[in-house]
Amino acid sequence: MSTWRKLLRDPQAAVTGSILILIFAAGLSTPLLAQHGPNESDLSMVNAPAGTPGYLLGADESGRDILSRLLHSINTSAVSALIGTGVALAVGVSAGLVGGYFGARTRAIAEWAFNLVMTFPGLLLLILLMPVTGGDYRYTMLIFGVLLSPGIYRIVRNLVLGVKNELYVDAARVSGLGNARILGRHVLSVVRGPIIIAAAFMMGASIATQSGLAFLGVGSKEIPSFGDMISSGFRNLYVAPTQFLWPSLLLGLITASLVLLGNALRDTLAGSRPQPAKVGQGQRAEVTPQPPAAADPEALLEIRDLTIAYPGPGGQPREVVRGATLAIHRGQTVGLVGESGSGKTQTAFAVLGVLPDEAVVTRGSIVFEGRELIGLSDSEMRPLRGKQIAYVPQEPMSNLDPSYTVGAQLVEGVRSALGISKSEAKTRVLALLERCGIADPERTFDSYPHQLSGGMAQRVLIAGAVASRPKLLIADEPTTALDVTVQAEILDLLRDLQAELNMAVLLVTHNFGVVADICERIAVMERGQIVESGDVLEVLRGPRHEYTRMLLDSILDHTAPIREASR
Ligand SMILES: Nc1ncnc2c1ncn2[C@@H]1O[C@H](COP(=O)(O)OP(=O)(O)OP(=O)(O)O)[C@@H](O)[C@H]1O
Repeated sequence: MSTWRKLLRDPQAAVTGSILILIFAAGLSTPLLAQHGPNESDLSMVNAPAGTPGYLLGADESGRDILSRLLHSINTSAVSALIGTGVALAVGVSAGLVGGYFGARTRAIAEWAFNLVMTFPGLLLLILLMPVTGGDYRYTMLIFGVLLSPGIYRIVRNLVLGVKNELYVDAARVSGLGNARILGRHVLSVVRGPIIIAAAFMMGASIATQSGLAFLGVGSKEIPSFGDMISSGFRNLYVAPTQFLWPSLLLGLITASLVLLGNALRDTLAGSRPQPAKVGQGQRAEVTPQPPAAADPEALLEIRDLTIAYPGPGGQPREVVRGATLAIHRGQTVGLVGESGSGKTQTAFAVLGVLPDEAVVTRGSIVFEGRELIGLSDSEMRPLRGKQIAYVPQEPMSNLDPSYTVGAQLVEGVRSALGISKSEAKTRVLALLERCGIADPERTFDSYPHQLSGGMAQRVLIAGAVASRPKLLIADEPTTALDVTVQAEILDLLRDLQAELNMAVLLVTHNFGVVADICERIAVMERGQIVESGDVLEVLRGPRHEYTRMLLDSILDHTAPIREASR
C-alpha cells in the first residue's frame, strides 16, 4: 500500500491533516480576497478606536472583522512556519548529512559553526536585529530558522553516524554507489522519521515565536498576527471575550495538529505503528495451557504440537510452525535442522518466550522441567530466560552493545543472573573468558565489541550464556558467521562446555556437518513441521523422510557428516 493511502487510512493523520489543510487553505487564500475581493476594507482600521496601532482590534469589532483578521493571522503563521522550518531543515539536514557521513575534519568545522550559533540568545537576538530586518517577520523567521538549525544538525549527525558503518551501507559502497546516492537512498530514509517529528515541532515553534514577538509589540504593526489579536483580546477581555478566545483556540489547534500529524507521519513512514493483531486477540498464546502431562518423563524440555501463526496480508493466520514435537533430555545435544525459513528460529524463540508481539501460539505446549511455558508472562519467564535457559545467537557482533566494553556487558549479565557483587562477577567473567579460549581475558574484558574478531565475539557470548550454568543452551546457528577453522573451535568449545556442565543443547542449524559433529539426536524441520527425528547416526545413515534425503543429497560430499558422526 502506498504511503499516501496508509496516511489516509490513519485516523490521526487524516483528522489532523484535514484540519491543517482547511485552516491553512482558508488563511492562504485570504490575500487574494483582500486584494481582489470585497473584504479589503476589513483590513482597514475603520473600527479601531483612535490611537489603536496596526492590527489591534477595537472593542466593538464585528464578527466579520474578527474572522478576517483571523484569516490574515493564519496566513502570517503559515508563512512563518514555512520560512522558519524550511531554513532550519535546509541548513540542519544538509550539514548533518555532510558532518555525519564525511570525515572527522568536516564534522569538526560543522560542529564549530553550530556551536557558535547555539551561543546566541535566540529571542533576544531576534529583537536586537529588528532594525536590520526592518520589522519584516519573514526576515525574522529566516534568522529564527538558522537559530533552530543546530538542533536538526545534531539529530541528523547522530543518526548518520549510527548508520554509516552498517553492513548494508558498506555493501552499497562496495557495489559502486556514489556518496550522494547512498546518502539519499540509505541514510536519508533512516533520518526522515525523526526529522518529520522535529519539523512538526519547529513549525509550531515558528508560529509561536512570531506570535510571541507580535504579542510583545515587536516587529511590524502592519502585519496581522495571532500575537496582535491575543494582545488586543487581553485588553478587551471583559467587553469582547471572543477576541481573545478565537485566536487562542486557533493557535492551540494549529500547533497541536502539527505535532499529532508529525507523529502519525513518522509512524507511517517508519512502518512502526503497531497494527492490531488479526489472529486471536493479540495475546502471545491462544491456547489454554494444559496441566503438564509429559509423555517423556526423562525430558528436560518437551515441545508438543507447537503451532505458531502470524497475521497474513489478508488477516488470515499464516502458520510458520505447525504441530512441532520435540524432546530434549538433560545433558543431551539435539540438532534442529532445516532449510532457511523452515521455522527453526521461531521454535527456539517460542521456548525462550521472545516471539514478536504479532506472533500467536495457536496450539501446543512447551514444558520445561515439568512447567508449562506457554502463556507465562514476561516477568514469569525472566527468572528462566538467561539463567536456566540460555541463548547464543547467530550474529555475535550485533548482539553486543557497541557503546559498552565487553566486561561491562558480561558483568551486568552475570550479576543479574547470579545476584553476586561486582568484583565477584568480574572474577567469574575473567575465569569464564579464559575457559572459553580467550587468550588475554583482561584485555578482552576492557575491549569494545568492534575491537574483537567474530570468533572472539562468539566466545564472549558463549561465556556470558554459560555463566549461570544453564540447564538448557539454545544455540542458533552459532558458527554460521565464522570461518571454517573458527567454526570447528567454537563447536569444540560448545561440546566441552556441554559435557562439563551437563547442559542440554538445542543446536539450530542448516548444516548436517555441525549436527554430525556434536549432536546425539536430530530433528529435521520442513515448512514448519518436524518431519523426522531420531538418533543422529541412524537418521544420517538411513533417512526415512524424502525431505531429509533431499537435504542430505544437496550436500556435495554427503558422506562427510556421516564419517564425522561415526568418529
Ligand atoms: N515477524 C514475523 N512476521 C511474519 N513472519 C515471520 C516473522 N518472523 C519470521 N517469520 C516467518 O516465519 C518463518 C520461519 O522463520 P524462521 O526465522 O524460524 O526460519 P529459520 O528456519 O530459522 O530460517 P533461517 O535459517 O534463515 O534463520 C519464515 O517464513 C519467516 O518469514
